[in-house]
Amino acid sequence: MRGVSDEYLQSGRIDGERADVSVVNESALVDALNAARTGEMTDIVETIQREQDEIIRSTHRGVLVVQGGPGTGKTAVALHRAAYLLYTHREILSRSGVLIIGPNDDFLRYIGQVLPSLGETGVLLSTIGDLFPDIHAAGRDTRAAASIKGDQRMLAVLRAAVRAQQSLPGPGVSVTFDGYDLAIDNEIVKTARAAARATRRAHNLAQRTFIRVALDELAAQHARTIGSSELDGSPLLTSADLDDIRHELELDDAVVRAVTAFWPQLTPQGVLRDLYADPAYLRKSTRGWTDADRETLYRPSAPRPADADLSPADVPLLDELAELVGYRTDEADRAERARWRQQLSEAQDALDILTGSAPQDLEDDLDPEILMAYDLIDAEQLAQRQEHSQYRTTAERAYTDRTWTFGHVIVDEAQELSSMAWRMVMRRIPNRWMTVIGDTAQTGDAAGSTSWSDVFTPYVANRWRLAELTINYRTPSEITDYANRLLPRISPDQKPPRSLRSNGIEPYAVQAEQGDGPRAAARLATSAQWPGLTTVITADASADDARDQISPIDPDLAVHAITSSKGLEFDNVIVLEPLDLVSGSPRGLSDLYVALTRATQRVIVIHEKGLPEDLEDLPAGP
Ligand SMILES: Nc1ncnc2c1ncn2[C@@H]1O[C@H](COP(=O)(O)OP(=O)(O)OP(=O)(O)O)[C@@H](O)[C@H]1O
Repeated sequence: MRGVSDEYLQSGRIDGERADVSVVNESALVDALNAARTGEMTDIVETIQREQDEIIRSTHRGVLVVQGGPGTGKTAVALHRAAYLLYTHREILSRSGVLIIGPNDDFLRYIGQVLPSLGETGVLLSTIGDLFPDIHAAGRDTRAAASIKGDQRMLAVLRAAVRAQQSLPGPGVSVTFDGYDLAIDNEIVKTARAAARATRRAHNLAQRTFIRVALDELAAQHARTIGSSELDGSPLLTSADLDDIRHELELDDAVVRAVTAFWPQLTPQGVLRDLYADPAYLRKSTRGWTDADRETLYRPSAPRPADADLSPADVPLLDELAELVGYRTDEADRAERARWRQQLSEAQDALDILTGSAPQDLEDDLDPEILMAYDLIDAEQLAQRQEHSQYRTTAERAYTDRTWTFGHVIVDEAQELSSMAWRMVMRRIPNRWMTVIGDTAQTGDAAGSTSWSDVFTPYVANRWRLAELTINYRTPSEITDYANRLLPRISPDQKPPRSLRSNGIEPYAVQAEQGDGPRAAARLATSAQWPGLTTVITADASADDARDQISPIDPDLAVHAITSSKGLEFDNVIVLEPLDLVSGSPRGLSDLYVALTRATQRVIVIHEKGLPEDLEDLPAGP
């Protein structure tokens, strides 16, 4: 039984004529739309509308883009489509899994119950910031930094950053071997580097070639030094002698270390951290950039824990670097497995030597006191191996595997993804069977997209299809009438979504005293006691301050920064200082549009400054 007040049922009515639609299962829909919100999304199985159902059951096998204004049910449709696909393609999708990407943790919590309520668990929900195993990107970027990090030009920067690690020795670099100095000079490193680059493999995977060739060169150099006749310089060593030298070089840790300094093993995290923290490295990797842009990326090394300072915009860069360096790729995994087998067999050899005199018939009746091969292997590695075998569901396996490819990917609030984020997502879905949900009028991220064609043409040419949702189920027409005024300036080609219902509750504005806005919001919410959930929405930069001022008056009144209110909804929304929302970002008008359309019942605007042009005629409240 839903907690619906009588007042709502009487005042909330379907404005079918205005919305120009025929509504399926009207009375149940009225109930659902007027119900006070709980902070968790509910399923819409009983009241799915025709335009929504067509999308949920679409048989399109490429990229299906669902564009629709606020409150048109995009998220609801996305979740029901996930459940529908998992049901109809159970065979494939239960093995490969479905990935749903949402804009932030609050949003994932909000939708988290819908799929289990539909009986589905084989879905991995993630934000972009969580899509790289073992990283939880909790840091924040300025808008300028996020915008640069999301831009495709970072690709060239990351490539240059990895290449810069394949360095040349300065003069006089040498290592002692067998009592002689071996010179590690430019020639040797250049030869080895050319061979490694010619493999066209990722950096870490090409390191073997680099070391092999460098050691060949060093062996030849050493042979020249010790093995030529003092009389005429002719070689005195046989090729077997040369092989021996080569073998000994390989076993000499100091020599191998000295060589690998010029082609070190890299981690994506290490490269990114050094790139941001080392001005010379940053400069070298960003040829042609302005100093101001470099300055925006610059960040001194952060304290541990290692990922505390990483932001969501860093994660696609880590993923790109992982490809470039060969980190947690299939190939790297294979190499890792080969190393493991090698270690195991070396351990076994050592064991055989140790237990050479022991009886051989122990296999069936193992004595726990007897040393096993596993005992000789580093405990940490052993733990890692065991971790691999403990995976349970497809979603859990997918979560810990960067190279996992899904059967279907759904991206919600897709307008917020940057170019670099799309590259990361596309890596997870080589078959390109995707449902992409968004509204280009709501784009808030400066690196986000305002054109679906720009996003998808590079990946699938024209093999993407657009479906549209046109009815706003969330926001009553009293509010939408104001919100839609912003559209011509945000997205002139877009048809304004039509509200399905009106509720007779007119939005109004309250002028607050200078410095008193947040407290005025708290006092209003406390005295009004509106039914349902109430939240205050502010510009990102003002959220902490608003929270500090509001909580002593009303500790239960929620405050959302605009960025974290994406995709959510509340019965009553207080928009605090709309001019700050508008001026707070280059996409400020979109932010204001999002704020106004979070409400299911009422909107109140509280302002110390003036009102934005489109809201100037809001009636003044008490
Ligand atoms: N057919 C339906 N029956 C009942 N409720 C519905 C229906 N369609 C949408 N809704 C409700 O309308 C509200 C808005 O839906 P949803 O959050 O999916 O919209 P959206 O398009 O994702 O919005 P936004 O872009 O603003 O985030 C939700 O409360 C949802 O449950």
